[in-house]
Amino acid sequence: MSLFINRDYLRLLKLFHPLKSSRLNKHSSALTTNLTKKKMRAKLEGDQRNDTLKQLDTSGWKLVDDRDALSKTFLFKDFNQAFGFMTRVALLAEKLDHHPEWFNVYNKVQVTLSTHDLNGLSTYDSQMAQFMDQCASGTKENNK
Ligand SMILES: C[C@H](O)[C@H](O)[C@H]1CNC2=NC(N)=NC(=O)C2=N1
Repeated sequence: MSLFINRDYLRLLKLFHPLKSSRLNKHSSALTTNLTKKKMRAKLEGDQRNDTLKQLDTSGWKLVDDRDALSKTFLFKDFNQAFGFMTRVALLAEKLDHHPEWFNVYNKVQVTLSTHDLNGLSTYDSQMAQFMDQCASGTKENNK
């Protein structure tokens, strides 16, 4: 038991020792990247907002009734296609630290996009919406 604790303790020391591990550096550089990214995220306002919403409306993104958010329902051939779509989107969501609200049943994915921190729509939501359209465009049911 005590051998186990010692080994664990050593492993932890190794993991977080600044000179022996690049993990802390990686962590801090991820934080810096996040901060930089946060700066590139801007609330959609004025002409930029109108133009963006007009463009997204043509591919089926609609403002929701009760809050400042966009939604769209994607239909796929089957669950495999739907989940593949969600997986690709999830990778971008993690990269941007910007996550969709979504609901999946079999071949259907209902998406709502909004920027919670800003209580409204931001450039990240339009970026995410465009990316989702691209991801879904190769599939039979969403081939706009
Ligand atoms: C702490 C974390 O960075 C924030 O909560 C992120 C996570 N993902 C997010 N996703 C969305 N859609 N909006 C946000 O404001 C948001 N903020």
